[in-house]
Amino acid sequence: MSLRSLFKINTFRAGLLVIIYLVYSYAGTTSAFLFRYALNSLINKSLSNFIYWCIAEILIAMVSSLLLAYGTYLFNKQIQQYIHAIRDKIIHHHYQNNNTKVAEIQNILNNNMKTLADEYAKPWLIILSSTLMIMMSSGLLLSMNWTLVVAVVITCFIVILLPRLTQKYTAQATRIASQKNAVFLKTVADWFSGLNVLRRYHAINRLQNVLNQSSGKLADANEKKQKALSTADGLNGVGNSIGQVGIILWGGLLFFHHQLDLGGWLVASNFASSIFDELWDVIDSITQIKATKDLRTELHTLTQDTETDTEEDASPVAISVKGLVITYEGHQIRYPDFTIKACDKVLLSGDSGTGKSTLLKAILGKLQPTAGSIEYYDEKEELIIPNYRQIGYVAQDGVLFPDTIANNVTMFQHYPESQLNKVIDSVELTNDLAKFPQGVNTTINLDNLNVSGGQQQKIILARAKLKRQNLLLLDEPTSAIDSKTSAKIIKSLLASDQTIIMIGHNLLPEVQKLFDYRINLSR
Ligand SMILES: Nc1ncnc2c1ncn2[C@@H]1O[C@H](COP(=O)(O)OP(=O)(O)OP(=O)(O)O)[C@@H](O)[C@H]1O
Repeated sequence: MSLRSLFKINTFRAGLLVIIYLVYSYAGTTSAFLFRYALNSLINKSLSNFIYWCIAEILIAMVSSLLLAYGTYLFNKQIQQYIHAIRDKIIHHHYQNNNTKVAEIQNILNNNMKTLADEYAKPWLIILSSTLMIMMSSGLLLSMNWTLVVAVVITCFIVILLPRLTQKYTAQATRIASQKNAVFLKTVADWFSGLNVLRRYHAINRLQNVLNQSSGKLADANEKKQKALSTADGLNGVGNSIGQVGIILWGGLLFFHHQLDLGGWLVASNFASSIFDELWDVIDSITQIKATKDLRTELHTLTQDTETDTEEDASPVAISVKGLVITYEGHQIRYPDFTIKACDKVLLSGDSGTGKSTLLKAILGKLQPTAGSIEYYDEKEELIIPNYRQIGYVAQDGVLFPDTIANNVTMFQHYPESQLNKVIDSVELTNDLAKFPQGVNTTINLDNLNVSGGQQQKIILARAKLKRQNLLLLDEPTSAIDSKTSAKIIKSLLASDQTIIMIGHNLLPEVQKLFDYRINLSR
């Protein structure tokens, strides 16, 4: 997150931008400078000269305006390309690291990107354009009377020192506002995902209370951020006013000592005024850029390359659990010791809350043991450090994507049609698909779900079967499917040579018998 990376995203465009802004500021200041000659022509009652200078001024001002419009357009293009590249890296980062909440990702990709564009990238453009304007205006002031430049420099120091008093305060307020915004978005995501349930139980009051509280804190943080920025603005404004009046006074003194004509005095006052306005903009932009420091550091971490996929090896086929303890906020779950060998088909049972799902999550590396260990072995029965992504997993609440049923099964990989149909058949989905006009090419509508709970489970099971990983963990994979169909699906699942650990409730006795053995958890 640096000016250099913003520049480097398209070096040619960035170079062109600098040239455009150089010409724009030169044209802008020259146009303003010509006012001196127009005014002096007026004082000397020379109409033709007056019209000549006015036309010259207008033409140059028009060129300057057109250049500004084009420059702004180009700069926005540069920012969008820059933001796009950062978003891409952040998405990659979150793809590699699965421990971030959706609301946090939303906040980073949306709100934080907007902050980066508005409060980091755009201020750099203001700094470029204002610095050029200050340099051009100072040059023209120098051509009139060097003491004017000295007076401007002295007052500039006052203007520069004042904002330093508020920098830390604004940086902290901006960071807190961003954190509160993340909390607010998470609250909205958490509570609105269960909106239908809240409606069913008439829990509007609870929803309102929670959102009001979070929204109140966000409003408070935004108010404090605005207060900090306004205080900084106010201090900058005080310095600016001192500067402007000082130059008018100094120019007037030069006029009375016949060192400046009337046109020169007016133009000098205007230049001084514009120098202070531009300087104010520069300082304001620097304050904004510095206030985004924490955000940029955070984004910098997120855009660094992280672990890469190591799909090739480390695929476990067997596990051994010893002295395993998992702790949730002081609540401990102790597991018996057991070993699951390659190709074993294991039914994991036990009362509700005994830790079945927790065990699968621990095997998947999503939860770290407080004590004990889970050891993983490969096909050669050698101890390995597993690649957790090589373990197949069907969760209780499997995820579907707003794409076709076929793509939800293949997960966007290419498989022969016959293989896809076979797997669809093995999870008893063929008859369900016959009811959809577009069959396997039906797009799943997540907003208004067009597949039943049982069909969802079948699609997710087909996905796991097609991927065919050596070790497959299934968390009540057929809970929404009738017991007869469920029996057929489980029978087909267990016919593979994979190692399978399946959590199951209320399975028919003949289905239970299909497993090699059962691990029963108790409290
Ligand atoms: N994220 C969590 N934070 C705190 N406690 C949790 C968390 N997840 C589970 N627990 C607790 O751990 C215990 C085991 O939960 P787990 O979901 O593993 O049980 P289970 O045997 O799979 O239950 P069920 O058959 O009802 O699905 C429960 O008491 C549960 O409340």
